[in-house]
Amino acid sequence: MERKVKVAAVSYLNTKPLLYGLRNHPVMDMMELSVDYPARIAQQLVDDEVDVSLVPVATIPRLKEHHIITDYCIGAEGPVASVCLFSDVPLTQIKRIYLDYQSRSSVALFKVLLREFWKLNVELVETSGDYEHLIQGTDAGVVIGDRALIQRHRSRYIFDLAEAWMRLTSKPFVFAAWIANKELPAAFIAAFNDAVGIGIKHLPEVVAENPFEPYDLVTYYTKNISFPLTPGKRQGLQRFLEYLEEDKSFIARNIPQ
Ligand SMILES: C=C(O[C@@H]1C=C(C(=O)O)C=C[C@H]1O)C(=O)O
Repeated sequence: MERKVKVAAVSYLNTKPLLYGLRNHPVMDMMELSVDYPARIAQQLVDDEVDVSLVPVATIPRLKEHHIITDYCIGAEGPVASVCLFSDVPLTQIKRIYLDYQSRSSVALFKVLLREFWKLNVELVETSGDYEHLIQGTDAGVVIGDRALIQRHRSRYIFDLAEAWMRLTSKPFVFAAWIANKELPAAFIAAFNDAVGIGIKHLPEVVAENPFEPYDLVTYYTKNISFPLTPGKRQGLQRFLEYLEEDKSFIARNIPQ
């Protein structure tokens, strides 16, 4: 490839360890990096505005071609802490649920869990801007990322989606993975894989660089988010894609084209 590889990453704290090693790494000479929230970078990859994204895995069915190019992901093997249903009332008293406009994977996961695990009949409401203030009384909300870590201090009931997924399937969950929408040079892939792995071995430095009061980032990076894309996580991902496949109308209904 003559031109630089365009790479888009998630702008949340959960991605900082994956970006840490890119700085001062030779791979930076081969690429351009941009960051945004997950739903935006998903659209950029579908529209071919970028070549690689840390893309929500729920976007895979919308890509003509996809290649998972690294050994790292945003995953969880237990409670993830930052992808939750937040509520003032117990599950059975919830009437309406606001869905996070920044998310693709977690909203799709939530719909799977509503159907297969919680079996609730509630009104779902799409959002397009700030909505956390609407989470009160019998109105609940799915919130992801840094905003979820803040919302943990505001809501009485917290239902962790990764934990629920593990109860349903006994498999880990993958929220996002580094995915290319075309073949990329092997030299770039090798260098990029090396660079994104560096931060996982330097978590204390990553935490020191990102002061954050609402939640302990050491816990977040070591006990909640799980970065290695293991065979177990690939199985969990496969299982999730099968659930999405079962609900064929999922894409048409839930993802604006
Ligand atoms: C665990 C998280 O994973 C994220 C959830 C995503 C989604 O719901 O589409 C996409 C990317 C990840 O950053 C989180 O943001 O809290």
